[in-house]
Amino acid sequence: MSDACSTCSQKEGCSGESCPGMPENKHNIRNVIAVMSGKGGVGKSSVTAMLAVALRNEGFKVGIMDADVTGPSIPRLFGLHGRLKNGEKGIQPAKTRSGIEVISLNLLLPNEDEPVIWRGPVISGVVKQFWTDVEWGELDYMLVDLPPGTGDVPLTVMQTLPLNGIIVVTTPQSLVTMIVKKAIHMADRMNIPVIGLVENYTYVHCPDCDKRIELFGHDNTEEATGKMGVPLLGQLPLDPEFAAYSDRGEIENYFEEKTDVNETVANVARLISKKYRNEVQ
Ligand SMILES: Nc1ncnc2c1ncn2[C@@H]1O[C@H](COP(=O)(O)OP(=O)(O)OP(=O)(O)O)[C@@H](O)[C@H]1O
Repeated sequence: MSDACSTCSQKEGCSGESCPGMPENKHNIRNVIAVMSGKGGVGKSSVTAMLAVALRNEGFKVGIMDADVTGPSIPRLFGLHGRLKNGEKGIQPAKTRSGIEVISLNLLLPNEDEPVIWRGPVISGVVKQFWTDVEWGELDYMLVDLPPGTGDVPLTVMQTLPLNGIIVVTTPQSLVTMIVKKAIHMADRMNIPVIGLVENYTYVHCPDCDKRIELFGHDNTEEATGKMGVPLLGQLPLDPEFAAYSDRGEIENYFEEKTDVNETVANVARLISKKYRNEVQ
């Protein structure tokens, strides 16, 4: 029995391969990838949303499950508002301008400014329902935006969703700390492959001389990721333009520009699609 089973209420009779605690995969979703971070504010939701746009731009059918239930920011990035409707088989996800399917608690609440003051088990129940009670369309990729850290919801997602892999988002100064290692160890313990690491806020371009300024000192990321045995998928600069587009809910339009951020994210998307190409139809 793996660590993934240790807190499962239905572990009796589990063969490890067909777990009775795992909701039935009634959806036609080929790859489920969770995006996690050791701590908050590193740009995890932004990376999730940008990866979704980049995969969509590659021609894939993409969905995002916003599992960051108490701090949902995915709808804001895409300018999505209003309440979701019920279809014949469940809740119908919202669709972004380019056709990315999105489910988020913010699209189910009567007032999106209302805080969600729920205990862990209730929140975990909501995340399970985001899988079981949503009428997801046929998807090549579902990206799951996890809340920061290694708490209840990441555990629920790792135990109940058929995850193919995990991407860890970090900043340079937190890379060498134990916080990132905790996230990677959690995925390992749950037997879920870590696809790689995306580093955010690695540098800024000086607007006057265009020099690359490393915000957090010398870049030793490659060395640190090498020691951890996790591939470094990409390093993103801090781009004030990105923040402006995302504040306006126009993250898809940001990809019409040519920037270091979106070119790096597009490259990460290509690495992912190459990794899973045998499973993509
Ligand atoms: N590379 C970047 N350049 C400029 N701004 C960025 C970049 N990445 C993220 N941001 C901005 O930083 C803020 C935090 O990003 P985001 O919400 O994605 O972080 P998070 O890790 O998901 O946070 P939380 O832990 O609260 O869920 C947002 O306002 C976002 O627009």
